[in-house]
Amino acid sequence: MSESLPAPDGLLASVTSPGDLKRLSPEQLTLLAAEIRDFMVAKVSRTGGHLGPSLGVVETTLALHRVFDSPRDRVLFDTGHQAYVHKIVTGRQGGFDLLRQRGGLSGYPSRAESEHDLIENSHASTALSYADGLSKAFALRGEDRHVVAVVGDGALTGGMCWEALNNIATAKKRLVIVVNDNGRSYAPTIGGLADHLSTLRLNPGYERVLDLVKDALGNTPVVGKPVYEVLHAVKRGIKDAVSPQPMFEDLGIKYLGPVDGHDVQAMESALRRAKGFNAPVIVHAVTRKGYGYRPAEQDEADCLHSPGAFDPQTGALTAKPSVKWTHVFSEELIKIADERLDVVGITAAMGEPTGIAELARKHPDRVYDVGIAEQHAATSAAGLAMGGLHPVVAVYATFLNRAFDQVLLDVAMHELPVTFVLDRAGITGPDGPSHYGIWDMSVFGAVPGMRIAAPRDAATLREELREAVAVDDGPTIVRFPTGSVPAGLPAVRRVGQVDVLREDDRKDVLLIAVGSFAGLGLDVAERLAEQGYGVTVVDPRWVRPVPIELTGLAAQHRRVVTLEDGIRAGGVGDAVAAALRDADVDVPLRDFGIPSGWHPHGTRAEILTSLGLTAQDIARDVTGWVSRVEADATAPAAQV
Ligand SMILES: Cc1ncc(C[n+]2csc(CCOP(=O)(O)OP(=O)(O)O)c2C)c(N)n1
Ligand SMILES: CC(=O)[C@@H](O)[C@H](O)COP(=O)(O)O
Ligand SMILES: [Mg+2]
Repeated sequence: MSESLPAPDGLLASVTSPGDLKRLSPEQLTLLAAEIRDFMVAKVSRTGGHLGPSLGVVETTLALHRVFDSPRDRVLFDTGHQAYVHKIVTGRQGGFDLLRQRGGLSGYPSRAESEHDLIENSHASTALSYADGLSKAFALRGEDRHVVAVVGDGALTGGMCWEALNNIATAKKRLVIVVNDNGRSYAPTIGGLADHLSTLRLNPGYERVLDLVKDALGNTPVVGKPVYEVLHAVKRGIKDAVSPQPMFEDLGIKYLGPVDGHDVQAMESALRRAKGFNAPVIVHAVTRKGYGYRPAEQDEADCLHSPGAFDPQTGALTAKPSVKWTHVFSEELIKIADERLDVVGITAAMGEPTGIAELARKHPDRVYDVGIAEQHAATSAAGLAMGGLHPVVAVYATFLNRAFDQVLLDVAMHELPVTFVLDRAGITGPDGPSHYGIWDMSVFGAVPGMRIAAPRDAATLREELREAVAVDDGPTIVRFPTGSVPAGLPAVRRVGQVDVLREDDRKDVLLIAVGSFAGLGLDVAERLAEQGYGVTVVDPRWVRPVPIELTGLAAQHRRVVTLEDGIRAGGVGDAVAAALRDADVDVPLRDFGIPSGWHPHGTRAEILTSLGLTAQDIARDVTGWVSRVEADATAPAAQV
């Protein structure tokens, strides 16, 4: 980190658009890079965010915006978590005080924020597919525009990237792919591709050697064909001699590199050459995650990939430690694995954030990191189950969306015992709409044979995780939200598998509170009780299939209310309503949940409040609903 924060009138203040970069000298660019790093450390230390990834692409991003003309040329960022520098040089420095906060700057590219932004999806491995399509569109429309896609080595472990590369090679459209190779996802990137990249990384760029030879031969009088053939033979020989054949070239995609991704001039030179190719070309940028800020460089876990607020001097997190849902899961999984040798763990490049890394430390031969490859994770888990094991696949809820077909057909249709543990289920907050884990109970609730558990506290998480890995004839899901686990919510009794958390003999309302919304349900019940309603609150624990006991309990009450931290469409509320219809239980039902939609970033509490999912709002809506239902019940039948 440079000695001091940039002077208010430093270079950084003078950069309000990419055009401002083009007039800077190499010395000024070096100073600007340092100012950008100081700026990001200062801002992100207060807001939290993707510091490590963005520190690693400062020079690369500066070079990109000096060589290409955004937004005429389109610069795409895979995952988008490394786009802070892009935002800083495209006029958004002022927004960083509210980074990832409600009403403030998104942590990812945002079309609403800037004409320079395009991909808003924070899911990895999509940029090359976008780029394939965009480059074809520009070509077909005859538009003289470049497409540049920045993709990390981690994202390259995602299958979509290889589907895209396969097409890009065939399409042969003008397209520059910058592989931002820092050797890491969170942890060091796994797999054969990572090994290939490190082989390339560790060898002198044959391009550089080739240039030397060309220079040496350069003064040879041009005598046409013979010189060409000599040069071509030399080039082939150099490729074979000084560096392994980049597999990309075998695919038909030109490869330039490795290039020092922290050398603006070197990156510019490579990008200008790449820009001149009228065909797909990969620029292999070798970078360091967290570069230029020692606490990030030295953070062995994940190079300050996505820290909360921290002390800028030391990098130490400032949040008070608390027991997270993830910790409870991780501890219980290790206990289970100690008892059950058939239990194995799978992570999609997120061992630490999902807690699977703890299991790996204790049982390294029973944990598989498959890279950012959730589809493969699901079907590989099916294979593990076919082989007599019980895999536990731990992913963030939002990321399992892309593996729906694999869960449906490769796992469930084969009735295989695979447990998917979905962390960050429900509204998460700072990462915004593409990270909200709100789809799983609806989408995977439709999977035949799928059983879904939604624990309400640590005790039920432990219990339901054990129940899930005890299932041997089909898939299970255990889903829980981000953040700290709440205080225990004991049941007063259990009806079948349904926990009764509160009951009232008047039986005015049966309130079915799903998982992390159990506490909210109890608060709503208290508010309704103050208005004279007798409310029973139950936690179904297993929400799909709908527990049969719920229909019996509903039949004993005048009304039913459901609360869930997931979308209403096809959610638990809909499923309970269908179960009541099937059981001929004619009781009015009102379901509360997340409306389908793209809800903005903010804190989890802010987003839930904005959706009316507070005890006060729900109680008010329930009383209004009850009045309407009763009025309808006494009104004469409408004349049709
Ligand atoms: C489909 C999907 N799975 C998991 C993640 C979580 N995630 C965010 S960034 C990241 C690592 C990305 O590594 P890389 O592409 O190398 O970028 P770097 O952070 O190194 O710049 C992961 C796994 C995600 N965003 N998308
Ligand atoms: C970009 C990405 O997908 C992850 O880095 C994610 O932002 C992490 O989320 P948590 O901070 O909830 O672990
Ligand atoms: Mg990486």
